[in-house]
Amino acid sequence: MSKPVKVGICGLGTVGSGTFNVLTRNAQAINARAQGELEITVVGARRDNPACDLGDTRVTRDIFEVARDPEVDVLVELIGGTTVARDLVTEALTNGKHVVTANKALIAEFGNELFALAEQNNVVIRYEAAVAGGIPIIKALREGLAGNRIEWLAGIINGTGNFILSEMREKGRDFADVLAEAQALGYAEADPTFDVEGIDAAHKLVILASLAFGMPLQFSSVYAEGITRLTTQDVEYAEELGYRIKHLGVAKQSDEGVELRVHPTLIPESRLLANVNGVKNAVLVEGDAVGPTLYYGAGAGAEPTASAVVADIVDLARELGAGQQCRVPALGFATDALQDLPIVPMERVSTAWYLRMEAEDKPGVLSQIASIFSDQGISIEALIQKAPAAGETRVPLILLTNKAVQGNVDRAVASIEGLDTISGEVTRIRVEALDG
Ligand SMILES: NC(=O)c1ccc[n+]([C@@H]2O[C@H](COP(=O)([O-])OP(=O)(O)OC[C@H]3O[C@@H](n4cnc5c(N)ncnc54)[C@H](O)[C@@H]3O)[C@@H](O)[C@H]2O)c1
Ligand SMILES: N[C@@H](CCO)C(=O)O
Ligand code: NA
Repeated sequence: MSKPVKVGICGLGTVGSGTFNVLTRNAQAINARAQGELEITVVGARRDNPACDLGDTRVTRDIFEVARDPEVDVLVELIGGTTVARDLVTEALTNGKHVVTANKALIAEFGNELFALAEQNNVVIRYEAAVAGGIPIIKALREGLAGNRIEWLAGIINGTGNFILSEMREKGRDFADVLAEAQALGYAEADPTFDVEGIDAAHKLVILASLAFGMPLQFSSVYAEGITRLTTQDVEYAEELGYRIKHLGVAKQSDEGVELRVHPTLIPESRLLANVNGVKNAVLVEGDAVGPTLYYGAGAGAEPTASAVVADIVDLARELGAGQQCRVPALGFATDALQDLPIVPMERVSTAWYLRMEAEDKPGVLSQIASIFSDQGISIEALIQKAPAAGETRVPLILLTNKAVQGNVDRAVASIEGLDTISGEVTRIRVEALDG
């Protein structure tokens, strides 16, 4: 038996306590898989957490002590954020410790520098829990799909947002009320605007794109739109047209470059992704050799996330036990093979569109709108015109377009909003068929 691999856990919140509990409860199977003993040598926490019983585990209130502890082989960063966490991880790497983290903000924004620092110090950073919680999507992209050119991927990668959308659709619940429940369940980020404004999904998408296409992390290039402006009305109209609205992250590679975008999306209701509900996440990956593959599971929560954290620790323990390190590069591609691929500007991105507007209920309006679309080369796929409410002269008009580049849709919408027969702004949501 090799000597125990010594683990220091920093942060004892939702994921920290979940990780402690899973490592302790499943120690026997975990050690058998790791081919050696995993020992929790120290826990760095501001305070105890009633969700876990630390027993006689050593505890320090200063997490930097863990990064300096000569006993510790692997530092597990579960405090979150990009300030103290960045300093902590930097210190751990500099001191020759491997790092496991669930922190997507840290990886998306500072991964390039941290991976380089890890390489210089001959240690590794593992971050499976950072994307789609317990789903082993990073391992799938980095290892299982290594034979493919990845064409595109699309995923529901924020559990809180999907939980909110599902509860609103299925139970007609109020947005703020469901968000509060997601926070109580430990799904949400410390700042929940990260969840509902698409920032958390953007952090995850940029990580997935780098793994898929072999490029350095480019967080500032992601287009991110959240779910806060979605209305139950749009959810219902989408259903009438045979679609569900999901918050998707999409990364696509074409001759023009890479599309990186996070936004609410209409998906045909027959697609598997349209039926992923609650805190579940799912990522659809299209490889040129394998075709489509789909990964599904819990995207947030204490133990689902801990499942991924522990898998990374086991992976590291196996490598340490075998006397090797850095078996798999941080982004799956050799560092010197990473390429700065161009990002396709949003006005060049082509999708189909759902558009809703309030129109005067009088002859000629539809033909005005049709001619604006035709001027921009956009064809209309479906149209619903609702009856006016009692005493109303305006009617909701809902259109589905065929695929069109966003620049043309922007121009068409601006012209439509300029018509005196249309009141207010046109609501616009992208549509993805997800069929290749
Ligand atoms: N909650 C989830 O479902 C989930 C899923 C995947 C990834 N993550 C990520 O995991 C990380 C942790 O998330 P969480 O939900 O467990 O958050 P949390 O707020 O429940 O836990 C963070 C803990 O770190 C502690 N902490 C913060 N700064 C500290 C410091 N300087 N010294 C000591 N302790 C400190 C806090 O007191 C808290 O107990 C984040 O990066 C988050 O994005 C969370
Ligand atoms: N807040 C995140 C946690 C998992 O990364 C979510 O809801 O998906
Ligand atoms: Na994961």
